[in-house]
Amino acid sequence: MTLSVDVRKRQGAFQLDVAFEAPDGVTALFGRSGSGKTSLVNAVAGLAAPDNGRVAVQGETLFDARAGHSVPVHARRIGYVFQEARLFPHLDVRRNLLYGRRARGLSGEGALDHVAELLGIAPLLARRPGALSGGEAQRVAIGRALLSEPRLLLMDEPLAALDAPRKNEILPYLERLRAETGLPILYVSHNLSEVARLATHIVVLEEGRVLKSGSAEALLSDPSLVHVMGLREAGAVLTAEVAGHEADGLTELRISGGRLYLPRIDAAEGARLRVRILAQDVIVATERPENISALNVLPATVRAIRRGEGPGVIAQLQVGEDAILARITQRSAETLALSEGTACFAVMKSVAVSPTDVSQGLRREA
Ligand SMILES: Nc1ncnc2c1ncn2[C@@H]1O[C@H](COP(=O)(O)OP(=O)(O)OP(=O)(O)O)[C@@H](O)[C@H]1O
Repeated sequence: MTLSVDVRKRQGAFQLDVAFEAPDGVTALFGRSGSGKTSLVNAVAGLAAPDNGRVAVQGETLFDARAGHSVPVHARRIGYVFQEARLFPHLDVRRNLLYGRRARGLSGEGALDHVAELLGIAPLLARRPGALSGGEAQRVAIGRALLSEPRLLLMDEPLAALDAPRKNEILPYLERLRAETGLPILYVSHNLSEVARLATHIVVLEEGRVLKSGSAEALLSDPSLVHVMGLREAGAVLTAEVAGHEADGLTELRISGGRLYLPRIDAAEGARLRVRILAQDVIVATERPENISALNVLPATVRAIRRGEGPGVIAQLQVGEDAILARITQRSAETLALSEGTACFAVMKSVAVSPTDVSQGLRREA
């Protein structure tokens, strides 16, 4: 495993007790405010020493309490991106980018050109941070972290300070980063749409402990986590391939359980995507509906039904090899006699999926 974390630390009344293993790619740390995300990131970075445990990245032990071993912060080769860009105001973008590199004694304009291109910041190199938008500044901060050639990138709510358009401007660059560099990233966020877009692996924290850890596909379609994800935000992701673009503005996707028609997605035929389908946008029918405006009607099987406290239930549906969630009323579940194994159809409007719910640049193994 790329990332192996097992740490315990007491902070006042709060006890952090977290263990998980994560593969290559983006590992999202997801949890409510105060669940211990930042404390965990600080322990990995070496900014706060755990009372106990072990941290290893790509086979190298950075911290081992029992062995009395702790690699100092500056020697951990970890890049850190915070909520605010924290650029040096008196240095232009080029010198900000090279700062971490110089500190590590690395040279090379070639690397700078590559990172500037990757993050779309080449036209900004001569500017001072004061002349950058929030989104541009954050891309520079990511570039600066990358240029220090870290073996792990820690990103603590890197988009939280940005408005929605600025967030949407950066997300494609983070997708490129995930696809092109293969650098392991520990990504803290309490924004589920961001997590669904970027994460290959998710660790859900609750009160300082790991509630669950697993692949993004498995966790986002787990009905037992809906209370943490939030009812309105809960939704699974489907892996898809672009089958073609149609003249009326729709894109046809192949998924393991059939075809999906969505508003045009700007991706080449054959491209692999991940599409987030919110639980509240899925209708369940026990017969194939006819004469209905929704374009997506997929054969499915009920895998689980989970009751909440209110009038709703969450149904987990198997669609081909994937699982999706449907949020319906208990009354509907009873009327349709839904239970584990019931054959049904998952019905979804095309327009329910917005472009920001589509993740691009997936690696084959992701
Ligand atoms: N130095 C400290 N001393 C005592 N308690 C602390 C200290 N640092 C953090 N805590 C407590 O530890 C808990 C976890 O905090 P942490 O910042 O890790 O949570 P978080 O999940 O990152 O929250 P947020 O999303 O709000 O940033 C909180 O209850 C916090 O009050």
